[in-house]
Amino acid sequence: MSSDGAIQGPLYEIRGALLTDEEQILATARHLNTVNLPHEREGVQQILEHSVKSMTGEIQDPKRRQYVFVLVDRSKNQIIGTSMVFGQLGRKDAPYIYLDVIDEERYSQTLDKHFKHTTLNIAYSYDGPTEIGGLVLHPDYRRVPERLGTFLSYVRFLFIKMHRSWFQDEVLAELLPPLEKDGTSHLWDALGRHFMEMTYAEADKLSRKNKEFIRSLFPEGTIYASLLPRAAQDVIGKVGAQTRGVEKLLRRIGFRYAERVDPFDGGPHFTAHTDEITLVENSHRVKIEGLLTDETSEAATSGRKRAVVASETSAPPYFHAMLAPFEERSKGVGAIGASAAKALGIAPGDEAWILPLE
Ligand SMILES: CC(C)(COP(=O)(O)OP(=O)(O)OC[C@H]1O[C@@H](n2cnc3c(N)ncnc32)[C@H](O)[C@@H]1OP(=O)(O)O)[C@@H](O)C(=O)NCCC(=O)NCCSC(=O)CCC(=O)O
Repeated sequence: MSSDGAIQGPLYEIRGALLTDEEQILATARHLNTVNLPHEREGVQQILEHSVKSMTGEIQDPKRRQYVFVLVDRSKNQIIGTSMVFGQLGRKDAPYIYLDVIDEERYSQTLDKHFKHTTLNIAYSYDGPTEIGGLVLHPDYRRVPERLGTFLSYVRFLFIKMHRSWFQDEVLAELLPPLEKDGTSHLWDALGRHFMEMTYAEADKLSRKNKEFIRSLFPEGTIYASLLPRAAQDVIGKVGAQTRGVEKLLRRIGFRYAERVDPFDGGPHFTAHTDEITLVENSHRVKIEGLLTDETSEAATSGRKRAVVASETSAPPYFHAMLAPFEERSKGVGAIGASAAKALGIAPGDEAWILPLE
């Protein structure tokens, strides 16, 4: 802060989450409440402990690490969003579980009848992909000109590139399907509920800690979706209204629907090969040879791009990123906005990680 109380540098910052963020992250989780980011104090505490131990390297196996990033409105010192990366989803002690969605065609020559059925088969992976998840922005900050949802989502691909060897060759995102206002899942009511005798919320909560009951109780073999009520069929592989922006962002950078869905609610799984994700390809180290003024006049900004600029520290919060003007002057050499550079502790002559944005 300056002496008049105004903040120095960009208004928004993404940093590694800290244990002291518990209260604010709990308030943010109210707007998501998923397996990855539950609206529940104990769950948030565990997630934060895990993230800090991952950032410090106290958890030695990169596959077991999970990182939480928080977006901060620096003028209020308030957390307004989160996003996460999980080193690996699906290990021997906790498989990645999904339903394979396969179209099956049947035809009878005798009757000249042709049917296309959707079939579901439960599947388990014990050596699964890296997962991105827990993406949520406070409703007051959605669809603002700074495109904060994009910033929060995309910063993870810069982080993955910075530490490429820690991550798998495939990245997975589990998207949320349409749910009723009270949280009811039509697929759960038509399918899972009959085999587990619990509510969707109870099953979801239990699956955070323990996946054994799914393997033991969920039906094996082919399930014909045609046998389910229409409302249940209609949510299989569909993206819910509030998650459409995520789908758009992911498709744009190379993710595709993997014909796999969540066994409880039918939410679609999107995947991409890590090195083919455009943002992973485009993130790179740049030697900073100059600083740009933060003027916004057209003359000052022509030829400039916006970029996510990141720096890391051995002290908390370990990782910082900001949006800043960026000019690449020659390969691997460029200039970034002066105020962001100052706030990130980057000086001319230093190297910084950059993800140029369109
Ligand atoms: C997903 C976000 C964070 C996106 O935030 P914003 O909309 O502010 O982001 P943005 O940068 O302004 O916009 C990104 C692009 O998405 C478009 N867009 C945004 N909302 C949309 C909607 N409802 N329907 C259609 N398009 C939409 C914008 O126009 C923009 O497109 P252009 O670029 O073309 O202009 C937010 O909507 C949110 O918090 N949603 C509720 C929580 C949620 O469903 N989270 C995902 C859970 S699933 C999960 O976490 C796994 C996936 C993951 O981690 O990435």
